[in-house]
Amino acid sequence: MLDLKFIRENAGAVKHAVEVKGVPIDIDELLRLDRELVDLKQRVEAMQAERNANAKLVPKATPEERPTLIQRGKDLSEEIKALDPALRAHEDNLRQLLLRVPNIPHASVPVGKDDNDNVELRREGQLPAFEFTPRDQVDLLEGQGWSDFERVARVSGSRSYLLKGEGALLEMAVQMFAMSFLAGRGFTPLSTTALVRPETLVNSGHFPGDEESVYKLGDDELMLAGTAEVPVNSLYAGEQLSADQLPMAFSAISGAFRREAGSAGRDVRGLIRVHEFRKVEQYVICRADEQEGLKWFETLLGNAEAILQALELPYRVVQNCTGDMGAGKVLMYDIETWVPSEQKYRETHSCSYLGDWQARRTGLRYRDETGKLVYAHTLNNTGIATPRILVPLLENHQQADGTIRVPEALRPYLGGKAVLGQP
Ligand SMILES: Nc1ncnc2c1ncn2[C@@H]1O[C@H](COS(=O)(=O)NC(=O)[C@@H](N)CO)[C@@H](O)[C@H]1O
Repeated sequence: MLDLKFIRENAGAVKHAVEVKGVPIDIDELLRLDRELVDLKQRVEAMQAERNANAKLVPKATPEERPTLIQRGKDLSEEIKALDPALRAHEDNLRQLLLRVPNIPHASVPVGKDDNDNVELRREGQLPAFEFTPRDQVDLLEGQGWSDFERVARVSGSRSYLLKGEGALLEMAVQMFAMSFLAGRGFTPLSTTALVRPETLVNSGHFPGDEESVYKLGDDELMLAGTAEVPVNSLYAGEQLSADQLPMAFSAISGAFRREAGSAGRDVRGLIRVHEFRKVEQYVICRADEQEGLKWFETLLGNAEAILQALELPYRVVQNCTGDMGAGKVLMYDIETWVPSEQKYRETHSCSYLGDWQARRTGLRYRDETGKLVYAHTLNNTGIATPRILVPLLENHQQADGTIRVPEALRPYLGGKAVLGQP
């Protein structure tokens, strides 16, 4: 959410963001509502001032004048009360619109419509050259008896998964590696729930807009978040932090639930796109300073790249264009990891800087050095998301006999094993 004062004074820049991000909102309508609300509030304040002035006259009035003055006071109170519903309705309409106003993209963001217009920044790591016909993720998993997609589909329907034996241990090893790696870089480990109150999804910016992606628990006032970004963003909602409490850097592991309503037919095989997965999320709350925010952006990106390098996986970094970055982002890079069976890089990480757009809707503020209350800046990036990352991991490290070579960094989490599976 942007500051209303900023929108009034920078309507052109906000309209440009609306256009290049393809957000369906009418800024002129918002500004008209804003002016109407200001007028209404001024009318009420004038009436309250008149009522107060009138009330002061009563004690000094003569017995003849008093009844008229008292009646005048009552009439004014009635008129003010009668305006209350209109005032509330106006404030609510304006807030609903404000929640949809997109953030201003950083000057470096390429203008574009969708992910086809994202810009590749660089590639890292050597693509594998196999002396044998490589298998895809499903063949590798089923060949080792590490999954049973048919059986779990009977229990949970499509886009479900179940890992067995060393396949299950590999998933947990990757999670532990990422959590330990980030703890080693000073990130506070969190293990958090995905069960959240609806307002936390408004705070994070997922609502309004992403309602169809979220599982709602009918009988309870709770929903299942698609990323630990949601609960962590609201941990300090409404609080006034002190400057010395910032920056806060978390690595939060949680379940992540997504309906994938818009993904019909895509990635229906295997581990790429499932309804429930587990993610280690990097989340930072820092001071309201763009230079510091951009430094943290590089740090979060660097952490994810270091994790992929430790897993010995080739990847590329792309900058998301305005049409593929979402309303709240100032800056966003995806990391895409090489999937041999698709001969394509597939998104495995998503790094975002949101300025104070998320903090404003979350009520996340701190008292800066001058004692002023300001909204913090927030950032997030994937640390690792399983089981998706297992697809490039298994496929890039497969051996001719269908076993999997374990990257050095993972061995301590797998009892020192250098190879998983049976030939
Ligand atoms: N349906 C899914 N199944 C498996 N993995 C998924 C699914 N949706 C997303 N992911 C993984 O989660 C990562 C982050 O998801 S994201 O929506 O792009 N971004 C976020 O959630 C941010 N909070 C940064 O993590 C993706 O890059 C991908 O690796």
